[in-house]
Amino acid sequence: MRALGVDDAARALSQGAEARVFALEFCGRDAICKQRFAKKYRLPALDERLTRARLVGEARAIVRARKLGVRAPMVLHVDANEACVYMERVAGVALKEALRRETCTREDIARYGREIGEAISKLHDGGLVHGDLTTSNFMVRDDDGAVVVIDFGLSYPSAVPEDKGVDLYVLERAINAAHPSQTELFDEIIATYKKTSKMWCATLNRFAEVRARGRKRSMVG
Ligand SMILES: Nc1ncnc2c1ncn2[C@@H]1O[C@H](COP(=O)(O)OP(=O)(O)OP(=O)(O)O)[C@@H](O)[C@H]1O
Repeated sequence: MRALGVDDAARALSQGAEARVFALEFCGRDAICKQRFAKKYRLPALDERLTRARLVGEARAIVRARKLGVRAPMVLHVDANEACVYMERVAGVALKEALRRETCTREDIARYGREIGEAISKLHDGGLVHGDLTTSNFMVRDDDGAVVVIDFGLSYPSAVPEDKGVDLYVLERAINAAHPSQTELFDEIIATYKKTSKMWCATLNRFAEVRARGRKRSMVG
């Protein structure tokens, strides 16, 4: 079954471990469809339940993030039968790519850092953990250069400082691995988080602990 208004000329954008993403038109607007696939090793009934829970969970997280004032794509439609979520298509590039461009200036990096720090602080203060913060999961919009948060597939509600600390730690690791010469990006994210989050103290204390545990683990091997 196909949802009403879906253009047949869908173009594949990405294929991950859990889902594939198509660019298409949905009710006359530029959209994407993120479709989760069945996991053959799971019992079909269990697989269907889990897939549906993830699908609905992702759509809910995006709606919640937008209500918190975070720039994220608008959800257009959820088709539980096809395990698809349709959302507004962001015209832009992944932050990962924007940071690698020769035209990327220190001012750009500082602005990305401020926008990301503010977005994460809004999510965390609103009780939402993103769960997969990497430079592939932020997009830089073509028209105004604004940073948009995508991929809420691993997001979950939490008010626990440890969960928020881990969220930040995952991002720090991702930035250090993919952009080792642009560490000022994460410094700016943390400085902004500290300025804007009401609960910065508990989260950043936890973040420091998570980071120390991570260091110890990597020294031990
Ligand atoms: N709203 C959107 N607008 C434009 N492109 C998008 C949008 N959502 C996703 N994409 C594109 O599809 C890619 C994969 O999307 P997403 O990260 O949500 O799926 P995923 O299967 O979880 O990916 P991965 O397994 O790589 O984490 C993104 O990196 C981006 O290029």
